[in-house]
Amino acid sequence: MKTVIEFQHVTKQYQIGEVPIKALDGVDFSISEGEFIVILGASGAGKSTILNILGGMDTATSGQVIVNGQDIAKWNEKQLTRYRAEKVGFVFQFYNLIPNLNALENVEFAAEVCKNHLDARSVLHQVGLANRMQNFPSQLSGGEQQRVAIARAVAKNPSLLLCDEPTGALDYVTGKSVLKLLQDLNKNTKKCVVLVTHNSAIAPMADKVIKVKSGIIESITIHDETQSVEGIEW
Ligand SMILES: Nc1ncnc2c1ncn2[C@@H]1O[C@H](COP(=O)(O)OP(=O)(O)OP(=O)(O)O)[C@@H](O)[C@H]1O
Repeated sequence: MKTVIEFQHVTKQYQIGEVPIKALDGVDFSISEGEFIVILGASGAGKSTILNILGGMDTATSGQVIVNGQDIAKWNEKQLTRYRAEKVGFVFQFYNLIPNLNALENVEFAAEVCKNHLDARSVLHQVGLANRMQNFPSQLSGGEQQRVAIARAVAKNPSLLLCDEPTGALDYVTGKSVLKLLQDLNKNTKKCVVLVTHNSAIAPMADKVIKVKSGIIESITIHDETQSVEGIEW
């Protein structure tokens, strides 16, 4: 399968006063078209740093970040802004919905700026919220708000969906249904999903599991067959 993303010897160093912090210390991995990737690691391992660099929200200190043949590590702020707006969908632990817009308006508002955006109503339908479009975030449960946040990311029609601990604020059953939604979206749309988590139990749902430890890659595991999240218990 075609490689769409490559991290080559990526380092990230933060400077806190006199003290340098090496968040990433030479990270190499690749992502192929349509893959579901899980990035695993303990707190502080460097997972979010990888995701932020991948999403153009942060830049590497050195190394190459090749996305569809282009090294985004060399891009200026304007190029990165366009990349973030059009090519990447983000889902975070907290939903960050706009409180005075209803579910439909939250999705439309984010999608409208993107050239090839999808119809907000059909995407909300797809995430199981056909009957809740007129509700404001305060009228929705945590799981439903996360579904709106996923719809908002998907409606941009990005080539890459980046999810940072998307179930971190949800209970077990609701979290599982959100993971199932992400797994189904990946299967049905063939878009790459990269999911950061510290929950190693969900590794079998991924095509590729990247384990990070203290800023380096500890292991990369490829699954020829993935497991449906419904069949995984933790
Ligand atoms: N903006 C920043 N300034 C300084 N240090 C940072 C910054 N962002 C991250 N770090 C440091 O880089 C290291 C990796 O952080 P990162 O957030 O990528 O870890 P993580 O694996 O996502 O952890 P968690 O699961 O707790 O979110 C940590 O030591 C962290 O303190």
